Amino acid sequence: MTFSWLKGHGTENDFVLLPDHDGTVHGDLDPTFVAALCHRRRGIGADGVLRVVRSAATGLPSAAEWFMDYRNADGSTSEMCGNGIRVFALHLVQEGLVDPSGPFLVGTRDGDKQITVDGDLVTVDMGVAEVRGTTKVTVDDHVWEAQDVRTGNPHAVAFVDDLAEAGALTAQPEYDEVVYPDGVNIEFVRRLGADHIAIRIHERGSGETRSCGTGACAAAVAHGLDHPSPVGSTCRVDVPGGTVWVTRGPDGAVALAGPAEIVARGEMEWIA
Ligand SMILES: N[C@@H](CCC[C@H](N)C(=O)O)C(=O)O
Repeated sequence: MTFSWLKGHGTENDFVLLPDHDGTVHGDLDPTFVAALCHRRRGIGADGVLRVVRSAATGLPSAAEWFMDYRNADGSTSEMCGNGIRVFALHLVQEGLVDPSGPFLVGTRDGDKQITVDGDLVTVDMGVAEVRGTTKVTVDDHVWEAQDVRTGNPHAVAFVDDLAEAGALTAQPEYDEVVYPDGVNIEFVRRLGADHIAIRIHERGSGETRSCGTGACAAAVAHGLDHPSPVGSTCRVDVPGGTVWVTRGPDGAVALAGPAEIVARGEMEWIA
C-alpha cells in the first residue's frame, strides 16, 4: 500500500504527518507501525506521528472539522501535543484545508483548541493549566521536588541551577506512579528572569526531545508560582531546539506561540 506523508517540526520537536482525511487509509493506527516509522535508525525518525483526519471519522467528540490524532514515538497516544498542533495547523493552512484569515479549531483528545496562524508563527489557546501540588522526580541518586502541572497531558516540573544537572537523560527519570499512573513528561527548568526560562524535557513515550510545547506551558506556569506576572504577560521559554512563548490568560489559561515548518513530503510504500 502506498500513502502520502510529510515531515515537519516545531522548534525541532519533529513529526511524521499522515494525511488520512476520511480515516480510510490508516484507520486505527497500529502502534508497532508508528514506532517503526519514528525509529531514528530503522525508520524515518520522529518524536511522534500526527494523523490528519476529519473529526467525523474518529468517533471522538469535537466540533472542529480536523482532528490531530497524535501518537508518541513508541506508538502510545497522548491527549495533547503543543508543538505537534502547530505543525498540524500549518499543514492545514498550506494545503488549503482551513481558512487562515481568522482563528480556527483543531480537535484533540484534550478537546478542541483554537489556533491562529500568522506566517510560520502559530499560536494555540491551550486552555487552563492545572497546578496540583508537589511531587518528586529522580535521576540516579539526585532527587528534585517538582510541581505537578497538567496542560492537557501530565507534567512534573523540576527547577535546577544548571540544565546539565539532569545528566544525559537517556533513561526514564523515576517518578511517583501513584500521582502519574499513565506516565509523565518531565521538565527540568532553569530560571533566567521574571519572564524567561530555559528547559530540557524527557517526554513520556518519546524520550528526551528538543522541545515540548505542553511542557513549555507547564514550566512557565510553575515558574509563575514564584514569579507572578500579570495576565497578558509572556514568558520566553528557551528549549534545546529554539524558543517558544507562553502568554498568561485569565483564570489560569495559557497560549503557546512558536514557529512551525513542513520540511518534506512524499509518497511512501512501507515495506519493512
Ligand atoms: N511534544 C509534545 C508532547 C507530546 C505528548 C507527550 N509525550 C505525552 O505523552 O504526553 C508537545 O509539544 O507538547
